[in-house]
Amino acid sequence: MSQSLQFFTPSRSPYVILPKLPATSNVRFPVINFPSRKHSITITKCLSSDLDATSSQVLASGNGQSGVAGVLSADNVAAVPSHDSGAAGIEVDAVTEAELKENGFRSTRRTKLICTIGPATCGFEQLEALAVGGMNVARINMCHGTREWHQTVIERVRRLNEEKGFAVAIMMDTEGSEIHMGDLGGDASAKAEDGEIWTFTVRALNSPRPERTINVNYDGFAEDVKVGDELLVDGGMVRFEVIEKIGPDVKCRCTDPGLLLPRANLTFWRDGSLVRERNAMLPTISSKDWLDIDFGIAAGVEFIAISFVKSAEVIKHLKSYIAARSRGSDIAVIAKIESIDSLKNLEEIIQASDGAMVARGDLGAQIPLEQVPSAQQKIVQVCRELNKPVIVASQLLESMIEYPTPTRAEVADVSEAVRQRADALMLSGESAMGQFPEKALAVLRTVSVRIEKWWREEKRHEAMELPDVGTSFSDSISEEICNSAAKMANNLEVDALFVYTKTGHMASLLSRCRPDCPIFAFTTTTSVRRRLNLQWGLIPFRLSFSDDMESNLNKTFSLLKARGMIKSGDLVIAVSDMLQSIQVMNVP
Ligand SMILES: Nc1ncnc2c1ncn2[C@@H]1O[C@H](COP(=O)(O)OP(=O)(O)OP(=O)(O)O)[C@@H](O)[C@H]1O
Ligand SMILES: CC(=O)C(=O)O
Ligand SMILES: [K+]
Ligand SMILES: [Mg+2]
Repeated sequence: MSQSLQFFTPSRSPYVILPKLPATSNVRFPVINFPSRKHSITITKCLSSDLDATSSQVLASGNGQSGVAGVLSADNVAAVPSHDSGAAGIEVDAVTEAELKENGFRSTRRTKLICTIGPATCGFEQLEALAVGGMNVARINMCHGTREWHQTVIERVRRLNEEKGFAVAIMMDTEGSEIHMGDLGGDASAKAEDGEIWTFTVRALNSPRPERTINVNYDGFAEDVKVGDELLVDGGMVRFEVIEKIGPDVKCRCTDPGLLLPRANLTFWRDGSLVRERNAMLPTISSKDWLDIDFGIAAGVEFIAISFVKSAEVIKHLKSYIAARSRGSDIAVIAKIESIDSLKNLEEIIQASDGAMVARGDLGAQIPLEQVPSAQQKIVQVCRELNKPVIVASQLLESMIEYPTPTRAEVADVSEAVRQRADALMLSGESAMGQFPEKALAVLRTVSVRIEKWWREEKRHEAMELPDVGTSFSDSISEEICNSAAKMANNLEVDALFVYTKTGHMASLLSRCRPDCPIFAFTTTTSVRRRLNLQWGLIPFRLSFSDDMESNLNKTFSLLKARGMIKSGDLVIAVSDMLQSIQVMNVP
């Protein structure tokens, strides 16, 4: 049994476990995380070079503080069995760990899953059920609810991560300033019947809301529409024809009846095409969005998704804003592709972003529906080429808002997104306000796993030409290493790829290759680990490691073996961004 050492504070609460510390002089103490999630602090430096020294100081930082954590001496260094060190030295998603143990490496899910949190899923138990069901990222949509409500959701997800060992990341999605209806004065929906006359107005409405009257958020609305225009709610779920304008009020006749939902998107069409002149004047990030972004930065969300992106400039602006505001923390900016302008500037926008979302809901309201599938295919491909994670969103399982099983067409749509090897699939109304959020998530999970396995076994993936993305020589080396390692992994049919990466970049380069085996991504910080949770095929672990690959590997093997996640004989390929090399080995 390998020995590890446990360090006690004077109160004798176990502070840190230093695995496999050889009892010789000139010991270099591994930097390792404290086991207790409640007092998560990191040993940053150990001033001892000699274990026999009677008083060696240990410097640690955590919880916003740093300083001397304690003194190593013969009294407070104790030997503990290695399985304890396993529990302490590495952090991995509890659900993934269970999946790995149950199904083995090869059948773990590669496609990541995002759930929009809403009234149906904001409770702690409901969030936990989603995390257990495989939610990798929780999305909060700033179109709805108050900041207090969103804050509560974020806190609950964080608590879940801390207490139950999940790594659920948070994605904040901005409202954007496109034209939409008001919130219906608290009503869940309103029914518009064929031929009824409704009033759309920019006036603030008293409550209760006057019958057949809808507030519109955009002041120029009455000026911009013309009699004869067609008004589409949510891209055509309900249609009206403009019949009269009276000051701020616009009278419309319902031509396609249906349910109006709070804050539904509005577009107007003239002579068969979308009227976009005015939209072009609206800022992508409204003043309310900026306040929401400040809120997101303060709350430490991992992703900010920007609605109705029109150009790369807005993304660059936001990224420099975030960099100035949140020193050190690294919030990823996701461009939502949901407008004609974003399609026109697709490459530039994606290049400037940290990822993209195919936001098919609004996209389908701006381009003909039959063009949405090819747009999706194109966006997924560009993201892959540029090495940016891509999310396919909206109406994947729309019928499951009301019914416990999906339609065959929905299953086919989900499997097409999986076949395209998108990084992530997203639930919207299905999880936010549907009747079967967990069932919907289970459908995404089982369809993903099944389709991934099928396509992998049938070797049905057409090889994709991956252009070089590296801008420096060192980046190019990393890229070549990852491309080669992924190819070797497929040819040698290895059990797993290991990547040791501080920034996560090497992990994303491996993910981009979509190898047949899963990728164990070891990273030193919680925030990088959560961010990697969006990317295809990555199983992110948090682990302290050094520049010495030999010792990193030995440590990882013993920690993972202790947890039953790998076994002797498993074939592994390891790469790292500290030492640019590829190692192939059997787990000892
Ligand atoms: N925080 C929330 N509070 C209340 N309802 C919510 C919330 N989040 C989502 N919903 C409900 O879920 C439905 C669908 O979710 P979501 O808003 O994510 O879809 P979407 O309209 O496609 O997104 P977007 O507005 O970004 O285009 C909404 O119409 C709303 O009824
Ligand atoms: C998700 C989103 O914003 C859309 O589909 O429109
Ligand atoms: K939104
Ligand atoms: Mg949208």
